[in-house]
Amino acid sequence: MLQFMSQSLAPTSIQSGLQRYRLFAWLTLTNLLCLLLASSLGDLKGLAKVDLIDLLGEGSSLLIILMVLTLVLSARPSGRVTQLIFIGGLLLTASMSLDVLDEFFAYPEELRLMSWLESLPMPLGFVVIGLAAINWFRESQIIQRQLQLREHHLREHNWLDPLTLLYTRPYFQVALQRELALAELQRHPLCLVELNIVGFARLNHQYGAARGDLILRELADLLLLFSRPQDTVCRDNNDRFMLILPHFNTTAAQRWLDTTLPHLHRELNKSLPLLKVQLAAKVIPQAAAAKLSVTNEYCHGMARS
Ligand SMILES: Nc1nc2c(ncn2[C@@H]2O[C@H](COP(=O)(O)OP(=O)(O)OP(=O)(O)O)[C@@H](O)[C@H]2O)c(=O)[nH]1
Repeated sequence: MLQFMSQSLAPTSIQSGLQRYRLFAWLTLTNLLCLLLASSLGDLKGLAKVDLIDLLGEGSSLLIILMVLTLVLSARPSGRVTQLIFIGGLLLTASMSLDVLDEFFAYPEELRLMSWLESLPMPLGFVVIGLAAINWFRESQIIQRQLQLREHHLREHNWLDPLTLLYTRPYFQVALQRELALAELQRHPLCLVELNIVGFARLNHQYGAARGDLILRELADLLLLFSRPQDTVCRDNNDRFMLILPHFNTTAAQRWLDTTLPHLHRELNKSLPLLKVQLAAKVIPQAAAAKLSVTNEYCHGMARS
């Protein structure tokens, strides 16, 4: 479960950054459009005509809704529910922004457009947010069920490595069989990547087991960071890690490895200078992965290059 959580956390923080940026851009654009519309279709009222109580009520409601939207959308991963909240929020904001602006601008009596624009987006926004709430409720029920299932599995089996919090070899075996079956059913490719630390025994001996543990933990975190949410990252044995990469054929997996390996080296040696950690890695094609799963050769260490 911890791996599941950390796998979803790394991309989420990037996503929420992008989401916040996108939200700010859209909110600014919506409010600017409202201002442009109000100023081009209406006449500026004198300050004396501004109803301060109305302005206070409408202005603070707009600010509160903006704050709530920013908080909710920053905390959520991207997806259908987030998109609905986003659209509903924009509609509410447009209505409320025009409501605030009509304290400053007077529109001609015959112009119905502004009153429609003020009134219509609001109920529409509430409907969309209502839909988001229904989907959110369903989503949280599914997540709850998934978490209970995972917790049950993790309590039942020895599937988590206590040092790195990655999945262990027994889980790797189960996951590999499942992923191979899925790949066959959905006719998509799959590859494995095997990765180990060169001369780990020497590093352990030279710098001590505590430093060795630190290298393993750092590497595990980096592998989670550089893998996709659908990948399975396991610590197979000692200093050997296995990754199951669905939807990657050998070329794609090799390309991923070629770009990721320099990053892993750089990040590892940045956080653990002096140790000069070197990694060795290779791609295991689908056919060989299937053999590993069927014959269980891997469990006996025969898959080593
Ligand atoms: N610090 C630490 N060391 C471990 C742990 N588990 C295994 N080891 C050590 O990892 C080392 C693995 O040795 P080898 O399999 O020979 O690996 P290596 O030295 O990298 O050899 P090559 O893979 O051939 O480069 C052994 O010295 C183990 O004691 C662990 O959890 N923490």
